[in-house]
Amino acid sequence: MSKPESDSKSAAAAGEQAAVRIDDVAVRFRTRKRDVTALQEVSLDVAMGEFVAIVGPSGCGKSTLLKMVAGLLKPTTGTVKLRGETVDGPRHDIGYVFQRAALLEWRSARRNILLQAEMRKMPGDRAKARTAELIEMTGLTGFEDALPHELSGGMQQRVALCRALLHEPPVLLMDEPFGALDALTREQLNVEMNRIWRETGTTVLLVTHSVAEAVYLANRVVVMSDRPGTIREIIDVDLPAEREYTPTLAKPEFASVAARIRELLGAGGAAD
Ligand SMILES: Nc1ncnc2c1ncn2[C@@H]1O[C@H](COP(=O)(O)OP(=O)(O)OP(=O)(O)O)[C@@H](O)[C@H]1O
Repeated sequence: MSKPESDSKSAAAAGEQAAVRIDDVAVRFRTRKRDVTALQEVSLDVAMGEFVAIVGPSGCGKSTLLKMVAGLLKPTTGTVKLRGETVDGPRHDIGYVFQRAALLEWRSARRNILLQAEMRKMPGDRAKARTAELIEMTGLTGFEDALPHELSGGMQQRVALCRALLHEPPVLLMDEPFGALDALTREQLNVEMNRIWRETGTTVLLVTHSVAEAVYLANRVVVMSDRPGTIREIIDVDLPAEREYTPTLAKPEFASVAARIRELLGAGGAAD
């Protein structure tokens, strides 16, 4: 079940190009008041189409890791590659979903999704067709013209997800995307996320505080240490890609992976 950091399943070992390759990265923030080492000696290969969840104590550098992959932040040392290309500035071939949907209040659900197309100057016909597809895929049919305040929190996150997927990014970064939702809506979105990941074939890096969410969704779970964030262990989740919610949670493999993660995180770790 458990694997050390240099994982035998890595894309490098298989001779394939990794979707994401993080090689011996450290990130240090220097402010006037203090120096913070957010990440240290972090190496991780994510294969194309893989779903990797990242869990770890608060402040251990999980968001920093995603920002680095997106090219929003440069590592102090080490390198990050996306599909073989060194990341040295903001990347356009990713999708990013945050904890808060951050929708434009004056635009309908559809027009919030289309914002992505406008920013990227995507051809109108393609953008409209893709928007319609995503609205159906995420169960937003009938709410296309609703304004954000007319949508529930779960629906707003679905809109944010559609916006992140509009340009068919090969890599989707998700930073606590379901953290602000109630437990039932979160479960429902987890089920939808599993289906969307299978249907789109996109590579996903998900930061979450929920052990259950991580194990239910991921092929591998990266468990990080307290700051400075290092990778403590990478755990394989040997469950089929298609996962019914309740039966999956009842499986012995689910329980043993979740228990190992909780053990690594210790008492002060993830919330559930
Ligand atoms: N721009 C910045 N300038 C200075 N310090 C920063 C900056 N960004 C992050 N940090 C620091 O780096 C560390 C890691 O932050 P990060 O947000 O990546 O943690 P996290 O694991 O995502 O936390 P949480 O789970 O609470 O969201 C923290 O100590 C934080 O204060």
